[in-house]
Amino acid sequence: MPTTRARFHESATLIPVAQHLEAVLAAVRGSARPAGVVEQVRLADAAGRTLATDVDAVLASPPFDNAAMDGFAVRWADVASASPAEPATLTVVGDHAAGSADPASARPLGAGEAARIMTGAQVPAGADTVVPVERTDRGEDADGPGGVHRVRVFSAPDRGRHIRRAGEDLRVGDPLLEAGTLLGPRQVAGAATAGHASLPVVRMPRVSVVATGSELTEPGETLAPGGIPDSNSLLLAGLVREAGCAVVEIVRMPDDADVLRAWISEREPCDAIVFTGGVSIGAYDVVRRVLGELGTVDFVRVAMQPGSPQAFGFLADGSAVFGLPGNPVAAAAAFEVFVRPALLAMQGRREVQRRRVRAGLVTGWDSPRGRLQLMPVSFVAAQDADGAGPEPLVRPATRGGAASHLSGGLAGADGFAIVPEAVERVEPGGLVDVLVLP
Ligand SMILES: Nc1nc2c(c(=O)[nH]1)N[C@H]1C(S)=C(S)[C@@H](COP(=O)(O)OP(=O)(O)OC[C@H]3O[C@@H](n4cnc5c(N)ncnc54)[C@H](O)[C@@H]3O)O[C@H]1N2
Ligand code: MOO
Repeated sequence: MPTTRARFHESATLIPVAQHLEAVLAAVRGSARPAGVVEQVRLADAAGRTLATDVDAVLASPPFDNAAMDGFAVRWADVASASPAEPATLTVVGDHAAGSADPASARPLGAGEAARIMTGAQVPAGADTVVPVERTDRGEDADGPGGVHRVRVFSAPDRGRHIRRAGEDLRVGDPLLEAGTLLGPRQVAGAATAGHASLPVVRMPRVSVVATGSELTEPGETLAPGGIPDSNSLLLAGLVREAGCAVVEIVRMPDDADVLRAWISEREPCDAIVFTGGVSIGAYDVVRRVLGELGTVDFVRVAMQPGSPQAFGFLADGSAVFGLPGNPVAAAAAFEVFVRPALLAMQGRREVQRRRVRAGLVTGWDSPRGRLQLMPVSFVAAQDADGAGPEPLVRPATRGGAASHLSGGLAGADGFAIVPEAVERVEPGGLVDVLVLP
């Protein structure tokens, strides 16, 4: 059994990004938690959650035939030949607003009869067409003998027009949403339309974030010599939440193996822990030392830049462990490439990758041979660039390219440009795939 140190050195051959990702995804999917745990939540609380099972419509949409225009429900045959010179005159026997039907017109419309109707109101039986109010005298000028209410129709729409048919959007039993879908406002609204009050969702993964480093200081506090603000705790906790997980603990600790050991034994139960810092081969890299002792967490180098040193494995209670580099851009990139997909896979999410777009380059840059490069980029408004093509345009977001300490520049990034392993330089006017950040 090789020691962790030995394994780390053995893996000095860089593991391809796709291979490491596949291994991580297979491991978290195999651990089967928490994707198997289903909770029923009210629609108002469902946005941001992952749907646990397929959901069908239990109510038709629209639930009944209703008017698409404000006007008059008619029998088309009565108005077919109407013209401004020879309007069709109909007796108005009802008045239908959305949500309330006039009881006077509960019976079907008879020949020569019309009912005033508003958009969304149920079309009375017998009517087959709605005449928009603009094609009538609004029923205001044509009261007939004995106060009979009448409307004059000046032209007929096509037969059947301006009626939204029951079930034309959804019929009862139609598939609505697939298991593994991220629920957002549109999905929740669709579920409401389809007759649901609540939805089955996957239990949120519970995730702790641990930043190690004796230099780490509370943001805004005066820095001791050698100190820096801890930005990764905020970065990673925010990204964890954005990935649909609950943050259990956010811990900042010095490079002290005993402190880390104590935390591991006393921590709150969780599904995953995201460490940052201390995964490289420095003398004080405690994450590597302490987790390496366990024998269940592997330390590897992945063929990417930034974000090469990576740890992944499990603690004895089954919590997944991700060890990300301390360099902030490396941590952000590695989160996108490995941790976020894994956290989404834990939720049974169908799509675990962020959206990618093809973008044109405003400037060129070098990329390390044999490594997938993730360059923080920002979108450039087309009017600010010459020779713009149909694709969006990007330029590096930081002053120093993909260097992994440029945390300030990362704040201006809209995404990571993905430069393939085999490419050593990208040129202005070329195209790259950009992983788009929210
Ligand atoms: N001799 C070698 N040195 C290094 C190698 C190597 O292969 N051989 N790899 C380099 C690469 S690449 C990276 S990435 C880093 C990863 O190092 P660690 O994960 O051990 O991170 P630290 O040493 O703890 O910190 C690196 C850097 O990041 C800053 N940092 C750490 N935590 C935070 C935080 N929470 N917020 C903001 N900034 C943080 C820290 O101060 C350091 O500047 O190793 C290279 N070295
Ligand atoms: O992999 Mo490190 O992230 O290049 O700085």
